[in-house]
Amino acid sequence: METLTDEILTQTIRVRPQESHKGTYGRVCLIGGNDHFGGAILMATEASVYSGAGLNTTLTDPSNFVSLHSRMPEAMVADFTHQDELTELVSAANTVVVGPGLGTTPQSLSVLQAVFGTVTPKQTLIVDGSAITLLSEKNVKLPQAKLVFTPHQMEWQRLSGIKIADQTDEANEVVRQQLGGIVVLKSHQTKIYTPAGGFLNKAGTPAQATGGMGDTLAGMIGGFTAQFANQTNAVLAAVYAHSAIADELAENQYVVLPTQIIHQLPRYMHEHQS
Ligand SMILES: NC(=O)C1=CN([C@@H]2O[C@H](COP(=O)(O)OP(=O)(O)OC[C@H]3O[C@@H](n4cnc5c(N)ncnc54)[C@H](OP(=O)(O)O)[C@@H]3O)[C@@H](O)[C@H]2O)[C@@H](O)CC1
Ligand SMILES: Nc1ncnc2c1ncn2[C@@H]1O[C@H](COP(=O)(O)OP(=O)(O)O)[C@@H](O)[C@H]1O
Ligand SMILES: [Mg+2]
Repeated sequence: METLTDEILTQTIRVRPQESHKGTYGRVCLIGGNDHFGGAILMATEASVYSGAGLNTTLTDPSNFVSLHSRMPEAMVADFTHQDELTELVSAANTVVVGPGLGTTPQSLSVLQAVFGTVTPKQTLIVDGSAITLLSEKNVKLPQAKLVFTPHQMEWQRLSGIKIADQTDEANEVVRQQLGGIVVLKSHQTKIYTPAGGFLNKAGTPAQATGGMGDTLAGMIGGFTAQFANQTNAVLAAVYAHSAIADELAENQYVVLPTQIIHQLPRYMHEHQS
């Protein structure tokens, strides 16, 4: 298993060409945030916007519209229960992020089914949080897409059937192959299983152990995969940057908040472009 270093950043984060516009930098559609977990989709959206994705649209519960708009006027919003709008907005995206704060109610399930029923093989689909739990527990068919799963260890236990204590690289890789795509198995040392092999992220700090940290990572992976052509490198660079920024902040802080990492992204990406 290869250990990630900051080389993955310069291999991935490109100096922006002069001749470009917002469409050059990808369209991300994020789906999640029920009436209880609005913060999760707010953080995911903010992370995608601050990663530099050209256009960001969030499909969520209407109770989150005002808070989302007031924090991030850059993002567009729509009601995730409006099937026609969902189909149109998901179809228009390069990258789709589903799950942060989606919940596991019957409504959450029907939103997930609508998203899975719309995504096409050309799109990158990041499956996070509640979407992983729903996928594990309900009869939902995964779509053909460039799949990226971002479970923490318990979500991976639910999805893979492998108990946390038994989550070895060999066992995890077998299930990754069955699922297809990339698995970002989050823990204090996140491992990324890809068709090109496994990667270990030694960056990161217990100062990150706070709610919303994974929602933020899902949004960053959305923003990176929408902009940077090599999808595996985009995922690896997002995982590394998320932890490395936290390490920087933790030099002077007891706890690092997800939104603090987000706000460092434009500066950090500027320093690591090539
Ligand atoms: N502000 C918001 O709106 C927020 C909304 N959120 C949204 O909530 C939804 C549910 O997501 P969730 O992760 O909170 O709950 P769940 O899937 O039940 O997992 C927790 C269980 O797993 C266990 N566990 C074992 N190993 C673990 C590990 N390495 N990392 C983490 N957990 C580990 C853990 O063990 P314990 O803590 O009991 O020791 C516990 O039993 C999801 O949509 C998410 O996006 C959150 O992001 C918070 C902020
Ligand atoms: N002790 C730790 N050291 C390093 N990273 C951590 C630690 N605890 C949590 N993290 C990171 O924080 C994130 C937590 O993700 P997740 O559990 O999905 O959070 P949430 O769903 O609350 O947003 C992951 O990226 C994980 O690697
Ligand atoms: Mg999570």
